[in-house]
Amino acid sequence: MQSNLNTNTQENLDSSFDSQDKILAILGAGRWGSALAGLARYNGHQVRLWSPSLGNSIEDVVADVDLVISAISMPGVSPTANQIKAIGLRENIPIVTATKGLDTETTCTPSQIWSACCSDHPIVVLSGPNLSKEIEQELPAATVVASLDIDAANIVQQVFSSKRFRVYTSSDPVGTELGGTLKNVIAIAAGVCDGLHLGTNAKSGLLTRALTEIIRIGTHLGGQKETFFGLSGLGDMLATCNSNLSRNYRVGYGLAEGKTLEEVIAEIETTAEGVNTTNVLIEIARREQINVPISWKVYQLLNNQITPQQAVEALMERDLKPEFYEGIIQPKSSDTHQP
Ligand SMILES: NC(=O)c1ccc[n+]([C@@H]2O[C@H](COP(=O)([O-])OP(=O)(O)OC[C@H]3O[C@@H](n4cnc5c(N)ncnc54)[C@H](O)[C@@H]3O)[C@@H](O)[C@H]2O)c1
Ligand SMILES: O=P(O)(O)OC[C@H](O)CO
Repeated sequence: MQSNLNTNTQENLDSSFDSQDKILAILGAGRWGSALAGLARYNGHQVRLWSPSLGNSIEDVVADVDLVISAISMPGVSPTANQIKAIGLRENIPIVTATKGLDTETTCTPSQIWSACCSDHPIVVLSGPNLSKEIEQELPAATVVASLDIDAANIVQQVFSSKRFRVYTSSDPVGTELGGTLKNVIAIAAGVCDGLHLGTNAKSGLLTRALTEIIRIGTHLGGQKETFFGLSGLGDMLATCNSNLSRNYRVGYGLAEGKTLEEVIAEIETTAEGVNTTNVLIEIARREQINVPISWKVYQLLNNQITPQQAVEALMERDLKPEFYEGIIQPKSSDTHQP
């Protein structure tokens, strides 16, 4: 395994990945776990998939692996991390988390849960504009692997990098994770915007102000500002807010068409994390007094408190202010609380 990627060309990178020297356990065999398995196998690695629906033993799957990757949807993260804690892993092997959500009970991010359960292992966040269907179609994509342990991030970069998947490293796991998580809330808003046919000006205004909102929350929670302008922030927001391959976007679009949340979720079948994330985000915003006007309207919409049209009107009629301001303005109760 090469240790310094910066000196590698793409050709020698590709050839270094021919070796079948890594055994990976991928926890979660849904859309994303399966797509990640495909990327790892493409690089010659052995992959063992686990999920409750496969009915196999998690203990057998993680035995003696070189890397554990979690692509479990949010409700399963805490129970699975606790199972892994009880089983124990080979010393020092990295754990990669690719889940984009927030824990309902604790409001923690997936990497915070994995860190608490497996504190002896380096935790690496993998996040970026990665719609699984496009990756399965072998279309090119880029992502970020972020860790406080940069050696671990380098290992994960090498494991997944190929001519069809370009992997960057980062030392900001919290910012990388929050970009991918918070944009799901905005993808619901973007789906509403397109479902109501509000036009290109409205969508551009929405996404630009949403990025400001993501940065406000994300930096408050410990992420670095520049991370939110990167692949895992702006990059993932662009992918998710502009594609009907995104399930979160489809939630918003369906609501704008007059469907109920239950109907939309039933149509999507797989995970749309943004619904739960919105509820947890509003809990955090209330607790921390963070101004989140767009997320607040998404919350009200998901909780049947307003219609899509009322959400648009309310956002347009808010108090006037400068585009940029320093720090956090004390939120009005109407932006984070039930008016
Ligand atoms: N699909 C994508 O394009 C994509 C891309 C990047 C990140 N993600 C993120 O990856 C995560 C999974 O998404 P997905 O698309 O694979 O969803 P999915 O619904 O297709 O699969 C979810 C997986 O989690 C497992 N799971 C659910 N509850 C569990 C529990 N209580 N215990 C153990 N396992 C449980 C399921 O068995 C399944 O294997 C989400 O957080 C999503 O935001 C998805
Ligand atoms: O289908 P979504 O909305 O969960 O989006 C999937 C990924 O997060 C895109 O990067």
